[in-house]
Amino acid sequence: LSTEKSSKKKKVVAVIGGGLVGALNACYFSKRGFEVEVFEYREDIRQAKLARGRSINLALSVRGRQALGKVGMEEQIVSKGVPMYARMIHNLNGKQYSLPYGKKGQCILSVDRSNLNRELLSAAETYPNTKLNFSHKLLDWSPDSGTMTFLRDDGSKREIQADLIVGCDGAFSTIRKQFFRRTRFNYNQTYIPHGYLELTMPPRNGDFAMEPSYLHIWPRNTFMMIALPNLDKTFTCTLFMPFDVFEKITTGDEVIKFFEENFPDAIPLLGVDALKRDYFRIPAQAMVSIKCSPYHLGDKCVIMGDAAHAIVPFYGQGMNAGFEDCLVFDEIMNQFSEDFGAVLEEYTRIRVPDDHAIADLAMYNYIEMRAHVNSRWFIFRKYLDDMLHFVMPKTIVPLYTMVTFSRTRYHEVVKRWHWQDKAITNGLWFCGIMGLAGGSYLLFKYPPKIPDISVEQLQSRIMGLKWF
Ligand SMILES: Cc1cc2nc3c(=O)[nH]c(=O)nc-3n(C[C@H](O)[C@H](O)[C@H](O)COP(=O)(O)OP(=O)(O)OC[C@H]3O[C@@H](n4cnc5c(N)ncnc54)[C@H](O)[C@@H]3O)c2cc1C
Ligand SMILES: COc1ccc2c(c1)CN(c1nc(C(=O)N(C)c3cc(Cl)c(F)cc3C(=O)O)c(Cl)s1)C2
Repeated sequence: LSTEKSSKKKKVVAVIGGGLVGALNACYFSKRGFEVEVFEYREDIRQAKLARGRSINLALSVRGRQALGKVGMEEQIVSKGVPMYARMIHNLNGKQYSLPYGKKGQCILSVDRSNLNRELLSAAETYPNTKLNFSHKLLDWSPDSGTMTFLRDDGSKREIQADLIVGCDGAFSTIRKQFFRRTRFNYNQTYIPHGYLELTMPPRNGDFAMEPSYLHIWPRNTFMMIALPNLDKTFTCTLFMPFDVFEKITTGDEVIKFFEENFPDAIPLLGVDALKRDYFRIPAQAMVSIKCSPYHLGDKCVIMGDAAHAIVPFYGQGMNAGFEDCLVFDEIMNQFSEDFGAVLEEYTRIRVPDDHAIADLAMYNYIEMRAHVNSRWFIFRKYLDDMLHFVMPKTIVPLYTMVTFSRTRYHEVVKRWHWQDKAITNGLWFCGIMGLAGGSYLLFKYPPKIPDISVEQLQSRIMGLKWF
């Protein structure tokens, strides 16, 4: 009798989108031994001889690092990141204040977006069961048949089937479009009135133009600029402003005038001519916040990263949350022994509250910073948070610490933050009332010596101002 080995053919997983989350997800599924096909609209960015133009960078923190670690990529990526141990707040008068992120050694990393994407794609490609298909644009797909239709750069079309479709095709996801046909699919999106523009701050005398191990911030209420360092000793500055302000600045001189009023210390570092040129190179980009649920369709399709939750960048968490999506999904795959129906349902149940929470936190921080965060307020709040944390380390943990330096589930961070806020407010009320009670008790117990003079004498002294 031939003992035919039941050749259990591994299932095919199609990852749509070869961006940061898609490339990392490909590593996760490949590591599990699935047949993985990645379909990316753009050409292979590792081949494109992009002139080493501006490098766009991102803040990588604990959640993203742990997700990279699970597929053995953490060290490789961290080694090419620039550590930022503190914020450097730039005052309007040019004074700078540094605010550490935490205990000694605690830092976030500034990583180059394109390099990160390239390294993750190459890591996915090292798995023999993984194929990367570039210049493949997903036109549409059918939830009934699971068939996906791709347009290739020679204009030809290609139909593909898979056992699992993982939509990592970003904020304007094509995969997500089919979710709208499903009953009870919830979706909302908000464009904020601010846009962003990236400027490059070149090295000065061959070295960083500012202190490199910091996330530099110029908080100016409705405006804000931040700068993250790059390995090539440049800084990528991101300017956040309302679109109607961007639209009012139409000439180089108006740019300089605006910077003289709001970011005077940055002008010599950016360079007047470079600033006038770079400012108009590309128009300000929009920022959108997208929340939706569920994240899956049956046992066939799941969306992750910006395709599931595009968030405003005011916590530096979008990529970190997307990377954490991959990690959480992988943990659930273990729990449910890769039974896609059970895994996808559990993934939505677990992950939707967390990704919605970080979307809300990022939007809250945007509104707070736009409303009343200038340098003084920013510094005061951080000192208050850190002082309370020092006094009651187990009770009060700063919000940014829970978001950026822990893997506390985002929705639990929000719950804890509300609880802490109530505790601090009650605590301040308690101190106030105790102070009042204590004061009145002391006044009662040790009444101040009132000179025994008549009312008339007192009046004449007040009138005559004879205070001796
Ligand atoms: C100004 C700014 C600053 C930010 N700073 C930070 C930060 O400091 N830290 C942080 O963690 N996050 C940050 N983010 C968020 C971060 O950039 C995103 O969360 C992250 O890029 C999401 O990755 P993704 O792979 O889900 O989506 P994307 O990076 O958008 O990748 C989607 C991929 O899918 C491809 N694609 C799209 N449609 C199709 C299609 N139809 N067919 C085939 N392929 C398709 C695209 O070409 C792309 O490669 C920032 C965002 C902005 C805007
Ligand atoms: C590349 O483009 C971008 C754009 C925005 C960000 C980043 C990279 C990285 N970002 C980080 N934000 C935090 C944070 O928790 N908070 C509350 C902050 C929020 C703002 Cl808006 C800020 F300016 C400083 C802090 C701060 O605390 O330093 C980190 Cl921690 S990292 C925001």
